[in-house]
Amino acid sequence: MAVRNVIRSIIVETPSKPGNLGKVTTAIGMAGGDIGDVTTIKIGPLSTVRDITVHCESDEQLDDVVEAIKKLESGIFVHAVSDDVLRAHEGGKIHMTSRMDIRSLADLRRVYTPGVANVCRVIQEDPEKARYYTSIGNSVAIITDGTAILGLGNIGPLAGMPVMEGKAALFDRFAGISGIPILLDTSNPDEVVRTVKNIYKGFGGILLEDIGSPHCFEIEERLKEEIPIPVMHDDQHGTAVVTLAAVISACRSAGVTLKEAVVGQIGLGAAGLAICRMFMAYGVREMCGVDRQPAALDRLAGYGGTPLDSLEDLMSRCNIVIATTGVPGLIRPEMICRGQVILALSNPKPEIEPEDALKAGAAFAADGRSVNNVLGFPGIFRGALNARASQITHSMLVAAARAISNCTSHGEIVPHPLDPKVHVEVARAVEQVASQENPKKSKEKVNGSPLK
Ligand SMILES: NC(=O)c1ccc[n+]([C@@H]2O[C@H](COP(=O)([O-])OP(=O)(O)OC[C@H]3O[C@@H](n4cnc5c(N)ncnc54)[C@H](O)[C@@H]3O)[C@@H](O)[C@H]2O)c1
Ligand SMILES: O=C(O)C[C@H](O)C(=O)O
Ligand SMILES: [Mg+2]
Repeated sequence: MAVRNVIRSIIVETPSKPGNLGKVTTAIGMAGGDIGDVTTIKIGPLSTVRDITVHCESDEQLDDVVEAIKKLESGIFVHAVSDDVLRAHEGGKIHMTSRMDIRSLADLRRVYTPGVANVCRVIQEDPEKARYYTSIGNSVAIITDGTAILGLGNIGPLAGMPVMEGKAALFDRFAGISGIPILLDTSNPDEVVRTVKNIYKGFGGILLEDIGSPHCFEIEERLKEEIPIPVMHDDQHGTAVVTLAAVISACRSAGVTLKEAVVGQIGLGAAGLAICRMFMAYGVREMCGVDRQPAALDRLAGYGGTPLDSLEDLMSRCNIVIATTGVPGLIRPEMICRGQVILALSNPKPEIEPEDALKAGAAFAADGRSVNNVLGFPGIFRGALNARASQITHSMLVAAARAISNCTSHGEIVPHPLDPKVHVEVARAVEQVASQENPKKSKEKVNGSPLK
């Protein structure tokens, strides 16, 4: 099915006579547009104004749709074409709210001073109590320097804010976690590490997001060593978890043994190198990779992978191909070998559209909208916070990948992200491994944590 990423609201005025809406919808359909919601804004004696949501494959197709409506004439006008997604972002996507009702003076004194002073003293005497008497244990900082926003590249932290707000919205929706975006105006590892070390006490965990490579590697490694709460760079490990889950499911359906397959990774940046490391740790014997940067190839070799000279070589040698380059259309259909598994994971546009890969002979194909780290990070942090883990370990990540794969229906490569079961199962699996790795903390939690 064609991808319809261009979604617009078209405000159309028609004469208030039967048959005019039909003319408009026919014109839209004939020009290739797909109609979503239709809302009547105004019905007058002479004319009616409607807001029609139209999904198109491209800006050119949208232009054709608008032209087709305009050409109808006889009292039919297009008043405006507006972008629903932009409109939905007006005022931002998140908002901090109070969990307490404040209606009386007694409420006020309980929520704030003087009542709150005693709570401060309790925490001063025993800092561990902050876990129970504040939101810290349920809050995760979402930190970016804006250097690798989706596949848009280094567009800066401010322009990356809609992605960070999106992650916060997903944390809330899928795991009941408060995600708090933090935009860093530096990419220098020393400064990033110092800044995060100075603010981590207000959070139960740190999610690093869309920080480019190679500086993301040093930042994450140092933070993991230097602060006592879970730190995870989602583009690395969240992506690796979901990719492993997708490949486990694809291999199960295709009757292929993953450990014996030859896996190729195109793009060895944050996501790509972590995927390679995850697959090699899982037992894949031959992990090949290409990147346009020699230093990235050296890093793969350093971890025991096989750098290759060309994309063509990789495409012809590998049973399973994963791409995270940020370059739309990099994989051409003629490069696909019959029976390959193709995961073209770049957002917002993949290296090859799944339907083109399937047409060219791939056995399974998916893009970064379905194989997306949204399936992993909410549950991974929920599980880690519940267990009061101080780190997110490799075993916790493998447990998350297995949980995602176990929630996948037959014939699918990953579960639907709106299936609440997947997030609950990931959290459960991660919490279980974390509790086994650190039983003392888990026991304390059972004795009184109010965390979800
Ligand atoms: N689906 C998901 O859940 C998911 C998660 C994370 C990242 N991604 C996507 O992966 C892409 C990369 O993200 P990242 O954080 O790893 O960025 P990054 O900048 O760290 O890595 C990109 C790598 O691709 C390499 N590259 C670029 N063009 C290439 C080409 N023509 N041939 C070979 N290598 C090339 C770069 O040298 C770099 O090493 C983005 O588009 C992002 O949206 C998807
Ligand atoms: O957030 C996403 O949709 C995926 C990923 O983190 C990305 O950078 O593309
Ligand atoms: Mg990202």
